[in-house]
Amino acid sequence: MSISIKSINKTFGSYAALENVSLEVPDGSLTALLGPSGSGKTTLLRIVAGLEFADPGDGKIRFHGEDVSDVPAGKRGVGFVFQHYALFRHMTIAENIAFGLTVLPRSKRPPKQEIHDRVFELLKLVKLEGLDKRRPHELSGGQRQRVALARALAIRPKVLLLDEPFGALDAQVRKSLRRWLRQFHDEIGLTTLFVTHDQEEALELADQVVVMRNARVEQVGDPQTIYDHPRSPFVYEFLGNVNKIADPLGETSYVRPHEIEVLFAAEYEPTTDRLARVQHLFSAGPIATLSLRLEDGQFLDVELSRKQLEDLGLSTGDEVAVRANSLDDAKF
Ligand SMILES: Nc1ncnc2c1ncn2[C@@H]1O[C@H](COP(=O)(O)OP(=O)(O)OP(=O)(O)O)[C@@H](O)[C@H]1O
Repeated sequence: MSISIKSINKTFGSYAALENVSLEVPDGSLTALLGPSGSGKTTLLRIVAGLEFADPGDGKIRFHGEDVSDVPAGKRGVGFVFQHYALFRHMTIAENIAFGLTVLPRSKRPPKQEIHDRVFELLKLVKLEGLDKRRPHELSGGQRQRVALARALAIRPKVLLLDEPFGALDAQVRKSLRRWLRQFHDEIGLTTLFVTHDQEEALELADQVVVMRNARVEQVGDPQTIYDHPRSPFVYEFLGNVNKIADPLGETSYVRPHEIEVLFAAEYEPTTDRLARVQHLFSAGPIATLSLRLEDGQFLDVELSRKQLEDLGLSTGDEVAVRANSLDDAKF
């Protein structure tokens, strides 16, 4: 089910949380809403969910072409998982997953056996078989979020909305759940909108990344495009891992550490290169990281393969020439 968001505005008092936001979420995609705190991601997700309504006007939310702008949350057929979407502590895992079905009005509620079968099917899907009788406190944080996901899926939602679902977990668990979620999404193919402020998470997980800033959409694209061709300095800096370098005329360029070529000082070409000195080098993994100091005192991070580093035979204090090989033709 595709989601179409058209010209949405949302103000809280005099504060504009969303300004003329439009976005297409393709059917079956995993789309990440990425942006700093306060940029409007959660507000947008809540409006898609029907938990919040856009300001009156031309704004529309459509699911598969159908206008759902005025449809309340319970009737939109959406599943949610939030960062702190606490499970019911007094219920077993199975009861938690079944919850959304057991509270349906009698006329819509499936028979007991069907609910039971659905719960066990979901436990299998989120790889938590055998834990049905446990209570939430007997599970790890990562397992609890998978239960929350199973609970969201119990009602067979048409779209899945995730608001920083791994935000409260530690880095290692986060990373493994992220991979798991990607695989899971590929298996079930449910249109998913995912809020995160973690650029790595968005780039690794999503088919489509939507960068938000100050209540607006700043850029939309697949992860590779967003990373290789950031549309603005904001996107460049927000994605991180970039050198911001001022040239002698005061113009700023952005160059990523792996886009810099390091040459022997003897190969220095005044038209394209700058001279620098090795301040620090770190080469514990397959990629060596060098911190270089340009002649004007600016620092530059550079990434090289271990092989390149060995070929250059560099040590701290050596002088080198550096050349930008950025995709956007950034010059120093
Ligand atoms: N119910 C509300 N009343 C007043 N202001 C609100 C309300 N909800 C959100 N806001 C404001 O709207 C702005 C956008 O909030 P939102 O939660 O959408 O941002 P976010 O990008 O999800 O941030 P975070 O990553 O911190 O969750 C914020 O400045 C927030 O303070």
